[in-house]
Amino acid sequence: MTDIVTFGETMLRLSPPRGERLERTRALDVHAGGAESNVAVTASRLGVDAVWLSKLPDSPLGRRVVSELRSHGVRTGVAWADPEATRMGTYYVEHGGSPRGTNVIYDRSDAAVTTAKPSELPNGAVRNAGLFYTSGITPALSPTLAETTESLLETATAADTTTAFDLNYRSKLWTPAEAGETYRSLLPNVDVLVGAERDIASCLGRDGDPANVARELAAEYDLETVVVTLSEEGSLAYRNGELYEQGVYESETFDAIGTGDAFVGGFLTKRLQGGDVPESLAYGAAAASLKRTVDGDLAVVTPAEVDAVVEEDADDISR
Ligand SMILES: O=C(O)C(=O)C[C@H](O)[C@H](O)COP(=O)(O)O
Repeated sequence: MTDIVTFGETMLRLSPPRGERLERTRALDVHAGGAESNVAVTASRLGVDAVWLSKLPDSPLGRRVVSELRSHGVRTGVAWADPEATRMGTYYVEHGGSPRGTNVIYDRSDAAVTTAKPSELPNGAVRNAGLFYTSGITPALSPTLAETTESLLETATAADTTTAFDLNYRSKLWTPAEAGETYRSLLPNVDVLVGAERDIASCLGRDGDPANVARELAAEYDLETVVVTLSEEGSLAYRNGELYEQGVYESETFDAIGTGDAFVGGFLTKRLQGGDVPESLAYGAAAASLKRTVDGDLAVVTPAEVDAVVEEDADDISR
C-alpha cells in the first residue's frame, strides 16, 4: 500500500535569473512544478511513500519531469502520450520585487495531461493508497480532466482511501463561478478540504469568521477535516467539533511559489505518520516556511529541518 497518491499536471517551470526580464533574458532556469507533484515531493522527502499520477508527452521534456520527481523519491504512474500529437505544459516565472510583483505566464493549453482518462491511469494505486490528493487546478484544465478528477475521487472514496483536495483557485484558468460549480460537484467525495480564505469566499461564497466558515463547510459537505489558510495569519483546522489554530513560522523569502503546496504536503505527511491535527498543522507550517528559502516549486527540505523549525531552534549557521 502506498501512503499518498496524487494526480495532476506538472509543467516545466522556466525562469530568468533574478533581476532579469523575460523580454531580455538569455538564460532560463528549468524546474519541475505542479501543485500535486509539489505535494508528492514534500511528502516523499519528509518520509512517506508517495506516488504521482499524470500524463506526459513521451519526449525528453516529459522524461525531464519524471527524472526530477524520482530524484526526490517520488514514484510515478505516467500515461505516455505521442509527442507529435500533444505537448508539454510550461510556465514562466519572472520574479519581481517591490514595486513590481512576481508574474506567472502559463503556456499549458492542450498539454498531454488535458486528455488523461481514468482508464489510462493506474486506478489500483488510488484504491490501495492511504490518501489520495488532487487540487482545484486539475479539473480547471479541460472538461476531460474535470471528469477524470471526479472519477478518481469516486474511486478513492469507494475504496475507503481518504481523499484530500486543495481548492487552489487560479484566476488565469477559470472564473470563480466556474470553479465554484466544479468544487461543489467534487466536495461530496472529499474528506479533507484545504482552502485559502479568499478562494472559499470568492468561489464558494462563504466569508466572515474563518472558524465559522470551516464549521459550515464541514457540516454542508460532511467533511472530515477543513483547513483554512489565512496568509500571514497562519491557518486553522476544524475536525470533530474542535478548532485548532496555527501561526506562520517566520522565514526569509527567496521564492514564495510552492509555499501552499509545501504546507499541504507537510500537513498530510504528519497526518499519515499518525500526528494529530495540531502536530500536522505545525509540520505543514514549518515545511511552508522552509520552502520559501529554496528556489523552485519544490520543498527541498529534510525532516530534521522541519522538526527544528517546529521546535523553533533553527540556527542561522550550522557548523
Ligand atoms: O499548476 C499551477 O497552476 C500552479 O500554479 C502550480 C504552482 O506552481 C503551484 O501550485 C504553487 O502554488 P503555491 O504552493 O500556492 O505557491
